[in-house]
Amino acid sequence: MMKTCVMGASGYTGAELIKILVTHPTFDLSACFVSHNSADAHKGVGEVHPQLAHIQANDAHKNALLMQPLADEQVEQIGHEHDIIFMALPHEVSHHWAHLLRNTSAKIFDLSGAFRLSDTNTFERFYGFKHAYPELMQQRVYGLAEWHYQQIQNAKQLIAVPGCYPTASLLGLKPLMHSALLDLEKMPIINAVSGVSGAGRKASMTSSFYEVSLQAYGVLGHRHTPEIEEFANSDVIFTPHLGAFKRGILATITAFTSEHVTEQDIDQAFVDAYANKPLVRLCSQWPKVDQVAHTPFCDIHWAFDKDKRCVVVTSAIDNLLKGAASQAVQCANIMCKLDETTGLIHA
Ligand SMILES: NC(=O)C1=CN([C@@H]2O[C@H](COP(=O)(O)OP(=O)(O)OC[C@H]3O[C@@H](n4cnc5c(N)ncnc54)[C@H](OP(=O)(O)O)[C@@H]3O)[C@@H](O)[C@H]2O)C=CC1
Ligand SMILES: CC(=O)N[C@@H](CCC(=O)OP(=O)(O)O)C(=O)O
Repeated sequence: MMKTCVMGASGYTGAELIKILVTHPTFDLSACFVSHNSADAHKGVGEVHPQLAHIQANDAHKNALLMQPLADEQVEQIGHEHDIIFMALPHEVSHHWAHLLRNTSAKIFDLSGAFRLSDTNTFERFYGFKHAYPELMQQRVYGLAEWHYQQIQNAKQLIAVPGCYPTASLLGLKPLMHSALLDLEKMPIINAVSGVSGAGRKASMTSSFYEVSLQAYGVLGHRHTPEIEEFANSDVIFTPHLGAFKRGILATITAFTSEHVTEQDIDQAFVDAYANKPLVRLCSQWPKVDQVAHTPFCDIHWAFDKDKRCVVVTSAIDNLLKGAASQAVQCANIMCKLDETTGLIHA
């Protein structure tokens, strides 16, 4: 068993991590942490996340399911005491705590955006604070599990788990890029709709029940644009939307193919990319968010108009799972040489 903890355990992705880890056969959840002045400090997991109230700590880990406050000074020690750390924290906190953990042997899975973008100038422009740890950025591996399997296996310590929109967008776009089927004179266009849990647990006016409808936001300036562009190797036009539902992302990608590309080429690109990837399902019809909500899967379907040389792909994920917590555990499974679906699929 590998001693495992969750930092940011009172948040939405923290709850999903806890739910996965309590039944994981190899990762032994031994502690849940919140900020040192958290309103949830010292509460039990069932009090903070009532849907997890049935989960009981075993005798060996009496405090495993209590929200323990954690301050900067204790972080390195926690790193020495754990094999695996999931950080479900705000970007600034992950940025600092990953640095505090750098001399420990813990494997770190960061769900925030702190280590996703290689270019620290781009990072600063989109995240609004300076990146102080370029050396950590250099050794981190971007955890798009289906595409970076080898790099994740060989990672030194830190995995930057992709954002939710980039996961849905890249899984839909990369097969076409990888098979060199696109005419990149015309930028791929990605329109994506997310449920409100994408904004996290902290209440805000924009995610309030009465306010949410269906609306574009972050137009031509969302921080996931440079992330998608870096890992797709292409400029894109990305427009996120907030929808009036709890969980899930549906990304619709419109792209243009090179001359002479056939429907068979496109089908083959998706089959080649995902034939041995159990958490991506190629569907025979357009996926709905509800079919992936509460699951670790990405469901994909596409159509091609040969005359217009236009391909439309839709990709659906649960933002809290494949877009965050389950992809983090998938990366941890890969890095620990386990089957990548360990603890994620229950018949
Ligand atoms: N929601 C989503 O769909 C996705 C989120 N992400 C990323 O994952 C991370 C977590 O997201 P999410 O779970 O939604 O966020 P939440 O807002 O729901 O939870 C944030 C967690 O971080 C803790 N926290 C806040 N401030 C501090 C601090 N100063 N020190 C230590 N802990 C702190 C909070 O604990 P407390 O306030 O109790 O101290 C809480 O447990 C974020 O970086 C987010 O961008 C990535 C992909 C998808
Ligand atoms: C609906 C909503 O608000 N979604 C979030 C993205 C959540 C996500 O993927 O998070 P990070 O990249 O921050 O890790 C947003 O647009 O900021």
